[in-house]
Amino acid sequence: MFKVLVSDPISDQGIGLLYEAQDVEVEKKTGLSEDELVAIIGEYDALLVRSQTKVTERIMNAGDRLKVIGRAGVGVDNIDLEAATKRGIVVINAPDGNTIATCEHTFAMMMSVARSIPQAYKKTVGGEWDRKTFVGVELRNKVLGVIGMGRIGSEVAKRAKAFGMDILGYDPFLTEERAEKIGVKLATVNEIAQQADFITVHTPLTPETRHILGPAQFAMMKKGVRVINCARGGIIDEAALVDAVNQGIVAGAAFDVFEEEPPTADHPFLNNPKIIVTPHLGASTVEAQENVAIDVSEEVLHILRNEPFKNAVNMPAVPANVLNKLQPYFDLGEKLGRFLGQITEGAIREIVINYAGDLVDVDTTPLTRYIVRGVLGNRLEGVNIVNAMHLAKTREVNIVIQKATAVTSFTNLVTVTLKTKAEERVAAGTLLAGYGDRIVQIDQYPVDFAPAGSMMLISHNDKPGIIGRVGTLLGSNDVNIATMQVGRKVVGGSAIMVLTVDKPASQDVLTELAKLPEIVGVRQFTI
Ligand SMILES: NC(=O)c1ccc[n+]([C@@H]2O[C@H](COP(=O)([O-])OP(=O)(O)OC[C@H]3O[C@@H](n4cnc5c(N)ncnc54)[C@H](O)[C@@H]3O)[C@@H](O)[C@H]2O)c1
Ligand SMILES: O=C(O)[C@H](O)COP(=O)(O)O
Repeated sequence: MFKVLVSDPISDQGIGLLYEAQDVEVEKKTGLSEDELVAIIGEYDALLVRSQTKVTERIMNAGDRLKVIGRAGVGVDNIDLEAATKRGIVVINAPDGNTIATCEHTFAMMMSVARSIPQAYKKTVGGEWDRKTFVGVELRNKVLGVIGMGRIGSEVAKRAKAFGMDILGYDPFLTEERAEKIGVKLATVNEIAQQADFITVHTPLTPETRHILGPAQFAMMKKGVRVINCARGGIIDEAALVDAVNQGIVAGAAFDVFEEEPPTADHPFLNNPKIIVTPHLGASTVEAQENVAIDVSEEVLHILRNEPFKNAVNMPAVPANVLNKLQPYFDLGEKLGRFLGQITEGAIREIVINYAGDLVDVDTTPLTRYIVRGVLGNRLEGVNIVNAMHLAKTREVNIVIQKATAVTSFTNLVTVTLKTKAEERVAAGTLLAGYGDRIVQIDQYPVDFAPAGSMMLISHNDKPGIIGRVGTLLGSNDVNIATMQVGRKVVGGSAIMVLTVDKPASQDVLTELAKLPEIVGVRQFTI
């Protein structure tokens, strides 16, 4: 049974999938401190959060069973991603579910700041009928500058067009073609600062976007500009904004997010009549909360059940077409890695992976992760596809990827070479339609067997009677041979034998086997 802890207010309807799952038990405990979370996290396989819970390295280190952290929303700045990757915890988010809610909130803020709605409301309910103070401005024919043209920024731009606004957009990843398609003119941050009547930011908070609007940009803005931040506190320099408001450059600002949340009571935004604020409500609609909770629950279930998933934040995304092509090979790749990892001794220095046939034209990075997990999994605790590459790097295992140009007799072939100081071992595998995973080469020997269960690899000299002697010894020790494959390069030369046995042989039996005439080496392994 998987245990899931929900530590922030997340839509119950949205996580219905988790409540309904037979293999999942959900517990809701919100408002916990770091210490409280550290004390209980060891019981859970998954943690679901929004932005309130700060998921620190300390919490993850205490999460012995923790496999996945699901963020029901976009921003993951409350989760220590590096620590999660190191521990092999998958972090997933729900990037699409709250786009429209946040876009609409941005518009609500833009209209509010254009017409001073919160200020007018306050006066009116206070008994004043003030029709002179609050003369607003129209959006029509105004220039809107959008910094960050991703999901939310693009939706904001679309709606702004319907209001008759001209839009300038800045985003280092926005192509001219796409900008033209959504009716946005490309501009730099400074051009936006100089020309816009309204400026809204929709980037993540990164070292590059921190204070992207600071004193220098406010100094070049048009008098009467209005500024909105429904993305992340810190993208706009708060102190510089207050100065610009006080100098009469900025006529109004609307902030949903703060550098520190919640802001302290003496925060300068909270008593400035030209600055309106909401408490990080961008994503707070019934629909958005349901959407993000559904998305995140689906992914959490996939991860807990070891099924393919899409939205991992601490792993590169795999396009569906690539995933569809590669997925059938994941098992084969991991088995090849596991096999080599068990038959090789000493510290691994290099893993060389050669992809041939159908695999030459695909981005095989995800498959590489499975192979590396297979190799390292025998030697290290807690290796998974999230941390496999990281662990290989920290242990100075060099990973070399090759794509074969030579024609092979297989439609697809994965060849893995494991190098230690003392030896170099090779295994190649293929996926055969109707036959599944097959290992077709070990070192220089052609073989053909399905890697599964308890197995033995015996190196010997190709002499008559060996197979019989091995069979007799195993049989007399109650070890039944299920399958046997023999591979040799030349008659009478060195050879190998691969056996599948119904149960593993004891160490004594392995020692006896190694002593048989013409036997060179015996390795037992499990796939
Ligand atoms: N207020 C809320 O409740 C709320 C809700 C949802 C999202 N958000 C925040 O809104 C922001 C945008 O979310 P999204 O879903 O549109 O994300 P997104 O990833 O779709 O878009 C972000 C865009 O920012 C661009 N970008 C990155 N660095 C940049 C830079 N230096 N200059 C300009 N552009 C840059 C990216 O290229 C991308 O197109 C995020 O910070 C997210 O956390 C806030
Ligand atoms: O990044 C997000 O998705 C938003 O900031 C929403 O955060 P919330 O889930 O805490 O409302």
